[in-house]
Amino acid sequence: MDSVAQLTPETQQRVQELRRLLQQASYDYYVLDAPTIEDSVYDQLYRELQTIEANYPELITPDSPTQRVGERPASHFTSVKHNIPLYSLENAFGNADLATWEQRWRKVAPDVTEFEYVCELKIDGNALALTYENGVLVRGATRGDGTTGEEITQNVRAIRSVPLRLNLDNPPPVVEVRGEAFLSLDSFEQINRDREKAGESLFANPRNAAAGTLRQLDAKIVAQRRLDFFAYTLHVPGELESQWQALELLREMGFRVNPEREKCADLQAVQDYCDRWSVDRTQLRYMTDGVVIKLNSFALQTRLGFTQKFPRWAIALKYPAEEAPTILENISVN
Ligand SMILES: NC(=O)c1cnc(OC2CCCC2)nc1N
Repeated sequence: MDSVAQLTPETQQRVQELRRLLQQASYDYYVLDAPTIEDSVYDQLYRELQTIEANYPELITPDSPTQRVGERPASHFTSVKHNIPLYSLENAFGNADLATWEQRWRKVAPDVTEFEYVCELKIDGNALALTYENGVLVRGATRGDGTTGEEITQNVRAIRSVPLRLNLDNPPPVVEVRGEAFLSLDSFEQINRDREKAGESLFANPRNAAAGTLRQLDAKIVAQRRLDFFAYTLHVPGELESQWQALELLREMGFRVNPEREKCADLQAVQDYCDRWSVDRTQLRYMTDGVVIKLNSFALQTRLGFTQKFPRWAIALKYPAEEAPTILENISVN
């Protein structure tokens, strides 16, 4: 289609500059939680980019900030097979279960004397599988049964803390990322206030509200509800050596990675971490339902492998469920 005016190099340069400015501002705001420009400035730059792209549609790229929210609602979701399955976690309900787990994996690798754990808060949301090709987000899918999920790419693109392009100079052909889509307590409260005003039923908790949002056929509704995302698994070709390194690389790529993660030298340190966060989590602005404990070394993870159902190298310490309503009760709904 002929554009109204001839596309000049200056216009092309301005588009690149606008994209860079808007992507950096969005990263600072949604991933670092540290805004760097005023909303009014962001909106002005965004409108300028929209105008140029409207005049020169050939300039539009899938990772342009203007392409986050699809215009047309989807009619349905298709099923997709995950390139790499999403594993379930064995549950532990106390220190005795953790000690049993350690004894079990050490029986499989009795010669291993040097090891360390990584503890990650267990975000109480919905697991997502993200696929990036040459650094660009090409697919987002729900966990489903771990092997097959629903393709919800349009909705995942509307999660502003999910990068549309990885912050890598030479991105590999395929990168698989797993993480948890969740709603902050503030977003959850706002959604229920809006629903109450509209006379709609309220969501029982942030996890249900996030699940309901991810199943929306209209990505514009997803964008309004401010879903968030913590990444916790990275599959990338090459020599990643540990979970800790994977989390650092996920951060460099542009993802939010939960800041409360810690390396633990032994099970005592793991138990201390779990005890501390069973109390401190009530002060967080997002719901957690436990701690995920992983052996840090990927070589050891590979060696330990999986039982019929679970990885041998990870376990979830679950906090007693009844505490969740207490935390929600702390929220002022009015
Ligand atoms: N909800 C979470 O925060 C969470 C879930 N899962 C995992 O790890 C997967 C990958 C290896 C076994 C399960 N880590 C987490 N932090």
